[in-house]
Amino acid sequence: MTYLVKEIFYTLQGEGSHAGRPAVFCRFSRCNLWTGLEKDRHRAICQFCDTDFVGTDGEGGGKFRSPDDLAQAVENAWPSSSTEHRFVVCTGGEPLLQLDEAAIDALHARGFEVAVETNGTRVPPKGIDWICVSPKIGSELVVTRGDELKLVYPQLGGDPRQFEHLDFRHFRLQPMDGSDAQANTRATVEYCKKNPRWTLSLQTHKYLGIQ
Ligand SMILES: C[S@@+](CC[C@H](N)C(=O)[O-])C[C@H]1O[C@@H](n2cnc3c(N)ncnc32)[C@H](O)[C@@H]1O
Ligand SMILES: Nc1nc2[nH]cc(C(=O)O)c2c(=O)[nH]1
Ligand code: SF4
Ligand SMILES: [Mg+2]
Repeated sequence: MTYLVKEIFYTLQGEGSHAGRPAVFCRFSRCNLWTGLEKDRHRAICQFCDTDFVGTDGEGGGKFRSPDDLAQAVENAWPSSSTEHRFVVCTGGEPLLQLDEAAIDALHARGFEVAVETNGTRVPPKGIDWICVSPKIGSELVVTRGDELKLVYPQLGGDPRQFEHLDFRHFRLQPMDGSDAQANTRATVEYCKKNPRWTLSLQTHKYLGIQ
């Protein structure tokens, strides 16, 4: 198995329950809901994506020919002095197109807790320590349990109530970034205040100006 990875970098988790936690981000190339090319955005299933996941040319990116090569690259991005609290967030693109049990085992062997950010359209491999599902309206959600459900809000046809019966520990709403970001943030705050089952997830890295 060769893993195609856009970029690997060390930062703070910006979103959700682990916001503020130091983490290596492993951004896998490719997604099943958009090609990643601007010319295709208007006809993609997921049209609001804020991420470049095309190719393997980002910082620390590349083609990793084995699970151990991938885990070594993740370890290289972690500060060398520290073997504790190691945390990797596998994202993308859609990480579950590539992340398999062998890669998770190799990351565990190097002491990493493994989190995943997924659109929930692919069955996850065994062994993931933290799974955050972010459903996309117009796609089929197959991951109906996990640690965190993080819905980008608002989405056309995306009434949050349709997800409340699912088996997640945390339900979060994240304002959709883009041209209406300010209005979306206000609407998200209002929704959480009226529906306290839902709590706000901000993309704090964008406010901080970090990666
Ligand atoms: C780029 S996605 C990659 C992981 C996976 N494909 C997914 O969609 O969950 C990472 C996170 O960013 C969120 N996201 C993407 N575009 C966004 C936007 N314009 N505003 C707010 N959140 C966004 C996604 O919903 C997801 O929670
Ligand atoms: N700092 C930081 N936190 C994040 N949380 C989820 C991200 C993602 O793109 O999946 C992300 C990201 O790109 N940067
Ligand atoms: S599913 Fe995730 S990576 Fe794919 S286009 Fe949507 S937000 Fe971007
Ligand atoms: Mg991001």
